[in-house]
Amino acid sequence: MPPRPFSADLDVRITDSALRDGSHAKRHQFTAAEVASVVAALDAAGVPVIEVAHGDGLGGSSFTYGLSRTPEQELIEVAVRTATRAKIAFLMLPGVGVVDDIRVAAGNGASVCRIATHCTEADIAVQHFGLARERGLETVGFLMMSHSQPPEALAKQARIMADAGCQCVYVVDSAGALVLDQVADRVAALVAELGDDAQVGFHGHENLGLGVANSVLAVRAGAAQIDGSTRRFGAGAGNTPVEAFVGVCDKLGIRTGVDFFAIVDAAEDVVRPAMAQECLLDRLSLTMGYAGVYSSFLTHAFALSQRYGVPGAEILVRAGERRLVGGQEDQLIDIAVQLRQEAAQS
Ligand SMILES: CC[C@H](O)CC(=O)C(=O)O
Ligand SMILES: [Mn+2]
Repeated sequence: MPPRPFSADLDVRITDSALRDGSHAKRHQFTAAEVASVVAALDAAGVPVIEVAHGDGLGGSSFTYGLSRTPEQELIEVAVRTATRAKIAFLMLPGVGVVDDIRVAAGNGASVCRIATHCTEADIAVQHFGLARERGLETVGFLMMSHSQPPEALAKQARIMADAGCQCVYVVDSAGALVLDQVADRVAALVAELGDDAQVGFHGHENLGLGVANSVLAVRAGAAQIDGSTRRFGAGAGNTPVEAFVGVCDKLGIRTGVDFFAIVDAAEDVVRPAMAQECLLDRLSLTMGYAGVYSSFLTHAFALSQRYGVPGAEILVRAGERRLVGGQEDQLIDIAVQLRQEAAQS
C-alpha cells in the first residue's frame, strides 16, 4: 500500500494549478485582485493546495518566457493572506529560478515547494529539495514530459528526487500525450520504486481530452496527489478540470475533500472571469497532445505563426520531431523561420 495523502480523511489530495499553469494561458498577466478572488473561492470549496507562480515557475518572468504583470512573490503573499485552510504551493525550475527564490517564497508564507525538471534530469534538483526541507517546506518533484521516457527510466529519476528529500514525485504529462494505461504504468513503476519513501502524483493536460480519465487511472495505480486546474485553466488545452475530477471521484467513492457544487460555482463565477479565454481542445492543442509537445509552447507557437505567416500546427509538429523540452522556446523561432523559408522556395 503506498503512503496515503497527508490527511486521513482524504483518498487523494488535489493541488489546483490554475494560478500557475493558467499563467501560461494568461501570458503571465495575473493581478493581485484576481489571485485573491480565485484563492478565496478555491479555499472555500475545500481545495487543499493552491499553486501560485509564473507559468514557468519562480524567476520565469523574462523576455523568453513572458514578463509577469505582478511579481510572483507578491502574488504568493496575497494568496497566503487570503487562504484560510489551503496550503499555498509554488513551482520552480532549477536554472530558471534560483535557490534564493525558495527562501523568499518560504518567507512569504508558502508551504509547499515544487521543483520541476525534465524527466531525465532529476539530479539538477538535489540542492533545491535539500534547502526546501531545511526550511520546513513540504516538497514535490515534477518529472516533466514523462511521456518521453519508459516507466523504468522515470522510476530511476524518481528515486534521485526521493533520496534528495522529495516527498512526492509527480508523473507530469506536460504534453497531454499520455493515454490511459501509459499513465497507470508510469505511476505504478514509481509507486513500486518509492514504496514508503515518497508519494506519487500525477499532473495531466487535456490535449487529448483525457485529463480526468488519466487521473482516475493514476489514483487506481497508487497516486496520492493529483493536480488539476479549475475550469481547465492551464497551458495547451488546459489541465485536468478540478470540478469534473471531483465529481467523478464523488461517484467512485474517492474522497477529495472538495465540495462539488462549490467548485463548480467557483469555476463559473470566479475562475472564468479571470481567464482571457477558455482553454480549448482545438487544432493547436490537439496537435500538441498528438505530437508530444510541451503545452506551454502553445502561446509561443501561436504568436510565431502570426508573425511569420506559417501554420502554428506545423511549428508544433516540428517541435515534436525535434523532441524539444521546456526551456527551448527559442527553437520555435528557428522552426518558424525555416518554415517561412521553405514556403518562399516552393
Ligand atoms: C514550465 C513549467 C511547466 O509548465 C510545468 C508543468 O506544468 C508541466 O510540465 O506540465
Ligand atoms: Mn502543466
